[in-house]
Amino acid sequence: MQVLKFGGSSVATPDAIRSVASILQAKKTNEPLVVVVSALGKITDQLLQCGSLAATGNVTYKELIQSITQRHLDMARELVPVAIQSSILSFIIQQFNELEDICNSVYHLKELSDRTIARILSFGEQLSSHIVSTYLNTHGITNTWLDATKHIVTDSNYLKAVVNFPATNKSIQSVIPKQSDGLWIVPGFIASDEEGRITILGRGGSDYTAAIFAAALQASVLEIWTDVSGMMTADPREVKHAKVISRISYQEAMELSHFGAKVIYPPTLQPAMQLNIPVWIKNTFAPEDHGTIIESNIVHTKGTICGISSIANISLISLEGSGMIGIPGYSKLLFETLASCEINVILITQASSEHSICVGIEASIATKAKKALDKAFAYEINRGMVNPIVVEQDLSIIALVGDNMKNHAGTSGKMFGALGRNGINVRAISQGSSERNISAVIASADVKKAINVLHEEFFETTYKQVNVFIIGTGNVGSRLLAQIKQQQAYLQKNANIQLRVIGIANSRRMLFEEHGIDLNQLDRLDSAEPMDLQAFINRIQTMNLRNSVFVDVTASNSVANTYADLFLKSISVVACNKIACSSAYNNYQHLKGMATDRHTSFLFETNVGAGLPVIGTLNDLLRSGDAINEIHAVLSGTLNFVFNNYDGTRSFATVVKQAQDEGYTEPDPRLDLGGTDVMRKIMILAREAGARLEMEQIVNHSFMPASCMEGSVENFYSEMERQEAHFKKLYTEATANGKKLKFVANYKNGEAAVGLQQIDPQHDFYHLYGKDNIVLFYTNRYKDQPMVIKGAGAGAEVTASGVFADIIRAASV
Ligand SMILES: NC(=O)C1=CN([C@@H]2O[C@H](COP(=O)(O)OP(=O)(O)OC[C@H]3O[C@@H](n4cnc5c(N)ncnc54)[C@H](OP(=O)(O)O)[C@@H]3O)[C@@H](O)[C@H]2O)C=CC1
Ligand SMILES: N[C@@H](CC=O)C(=O)O
Repeated sequence: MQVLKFGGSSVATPDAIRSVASILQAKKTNEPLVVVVSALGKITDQLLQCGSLAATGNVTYKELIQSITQRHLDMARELVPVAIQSSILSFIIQQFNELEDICNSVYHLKELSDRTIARILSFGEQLSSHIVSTYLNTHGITNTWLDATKHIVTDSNYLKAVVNFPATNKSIQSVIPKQSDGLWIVPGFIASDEEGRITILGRGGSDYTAAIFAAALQASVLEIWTDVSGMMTADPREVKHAKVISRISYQEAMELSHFGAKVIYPPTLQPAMQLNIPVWIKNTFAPEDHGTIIESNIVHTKGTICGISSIANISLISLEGSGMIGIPGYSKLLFETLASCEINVILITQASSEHSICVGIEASIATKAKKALDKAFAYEINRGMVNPIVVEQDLSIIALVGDNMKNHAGTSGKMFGALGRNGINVRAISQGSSERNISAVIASADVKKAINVLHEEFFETTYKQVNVFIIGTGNVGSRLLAQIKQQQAYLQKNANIQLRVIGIANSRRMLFEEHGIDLNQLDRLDSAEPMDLQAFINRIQTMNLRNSVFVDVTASNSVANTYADLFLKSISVVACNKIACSSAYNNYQHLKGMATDRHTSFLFETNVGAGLPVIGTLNDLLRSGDAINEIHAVLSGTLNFVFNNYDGTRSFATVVKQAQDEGYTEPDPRLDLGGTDVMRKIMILAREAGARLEMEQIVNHSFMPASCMEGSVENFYSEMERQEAHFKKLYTEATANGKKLKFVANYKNGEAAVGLQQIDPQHDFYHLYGKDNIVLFYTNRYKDQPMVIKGAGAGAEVTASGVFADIIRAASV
């Protein structure tokens, strides 16, 4: 014996009903089959609307009945051969005449009782089951239509009738023999009381009908045919990569369904559950898909959770006050008051301090709840024992569900860690001792992000999505975009990272694409909307995408000033712009602290040595317990290039211009030549090593004539030409001494200095070519021989690759 139920979408159109027929044909079983059908999709709501319109004196119920009639007639005409249509057509017309008579009475009396509603709603299943039965009979699938109202016996609670199981089981067993190969078509949702008055079985009613038949006949399986391929790990409208759960326990199915997975309404499956009859969710439109089997004793081999679910439109009601501590009765009064107002409590939390109790309820009844509770606690409120009830709005509940969470440490840690890293604030938490569900109340605006973050954390075996926003498309920024474009597919395949560039801007334009900008079409930026920095930041925040990373590839002060706002929303920042880290010490510390507090990343490896692993190495030394005692370094790629290439044959200004053209200088090259860039770098290293250093404290032995540093960049170049003798002298003197010129940065005992030095051939800095940098760390462990980091220290390609590495680091947290 098998029982199958086809929901409204499975019988909504002629094609859907043809699919039902194919499914039944493919069954080819010798067992008896009971097929329960719902009303044609959306008909139940329309029937209810007919009743409501009539009851409120709105005569348009007649037009609605007309259109519902037409839909059923059209359906029958398309499915049943013309020659034998007349009987089903006259049945439909007769049924709708009866419906119209009932609605006319409602219209005249302006009265719509529960009994009448049940009667009106019953037409939906009566009609659909007759159409399906007739269609099958006329297409070689012989069946018997069975009137559920004659066999499911209930009390007289018309809209949510309670089944009399002994009477119902007996009646069903008497009409459907266990040993047969018959097929019965049964209308779902409807029953009748002992006086034969129509009743309906409430929410999920057709599932309930099917479960009642399955239990009465001790079916081997109950199949629920619907329009999705089973219960999913998350709502597929929210999570693109949600997967079908192939097996799930009754309890897990209950938890998931309660939290919004509307595939089935498990309480209605209770009769089947009690007899351990497996419930199989199948897709009428993709019958080859496996679907979901709900049964007992499921052993999940993978993962601790089976699904993530949510409920929207929640309000949190808080009862709080020092007068509650240790006094029994507060929660009793709270829950009694809510119950007396028929307010359903969805979630409850109470801290062990007993200082507050917090309940989650449907938002639409929050005002009613507050009014009732303020009244119930008026005495305590007036005496200051508790505060007036606080209602928080615009909230939702998200929940992890899974039998395996039991006895499995770390699930909640993983859950809240992932939410925290994405700046999702948790307002209340609840976990029952069954440990099958961990629920968290969060802002509704964060739900999509939260579900995706959790899905990635617990299920995503394919990839983690990282959403990048880049400001700066110049020398370094353009190379970064080219590297990302080249590497996107590789990252997805080999590192499970789907790196999407969602926003790009320069000082003129900004471009956004929520599903990722096509990096082959970067010229779209030229015609995109005008750049507005605040609007750019607002967009990142309101998009509220998971794993967002902001990348600053400018040298702009105003861009650096936005980091704090980004950290507030737990958005990671990657910067090659040195301004933030070389700003006032308090600001640098504040930003780092914010990033830590918000569990987000603030990465700026390229601030020193471009793509060289200087800051990372320094931090590794510190983390492993070492201490930095001295730093000696050549930190300017530009100056190293200039002094490596200048020998007096070309003017000093020409060599500097070459460094700028090759992309080694700052956007403003005076920062390099004047030593500011090196001061920033040694200060950043000193700060990372623990020193509280400011720019003003660093001694700069500048070699530049003051006149070069006055006025514009143009003036800088022309003045360097005029001062050529000065540069030549520096070169000649060093060469005469058998030495090379290097612009060196030193840090020791909390003091730092930068300046040009003549380096002799034995020195570590002597053999430093091109635009290379070198850093020597003298530490407690590296006392005599320093830790040395050396290599290309400037240039767009290497800097971009350092920024890229930071993005991946931020993404991998
Ligand atoms: N070159 C190197 O070797 C290294 C560079 N860096 C750092 O990289 C950063 C970028 O350098 P580089 O690419 O050479 O500089 P560029 O001048 O080539 O590019 C700067 C980019 O920033 C944009 N920009 C400037 N101000 C703003 C603003 N307020 N709002 C939006 N966009 C802005 C510019 O826009 P627009 O195009 O409209 O002008 C341009 O696209 C600098 O901070 C530098 O210190 C760090 C390590 C090494
Ligand atoms: N202008 C800088 C680039 C890296 O920070 C340099 O020349 O080193």
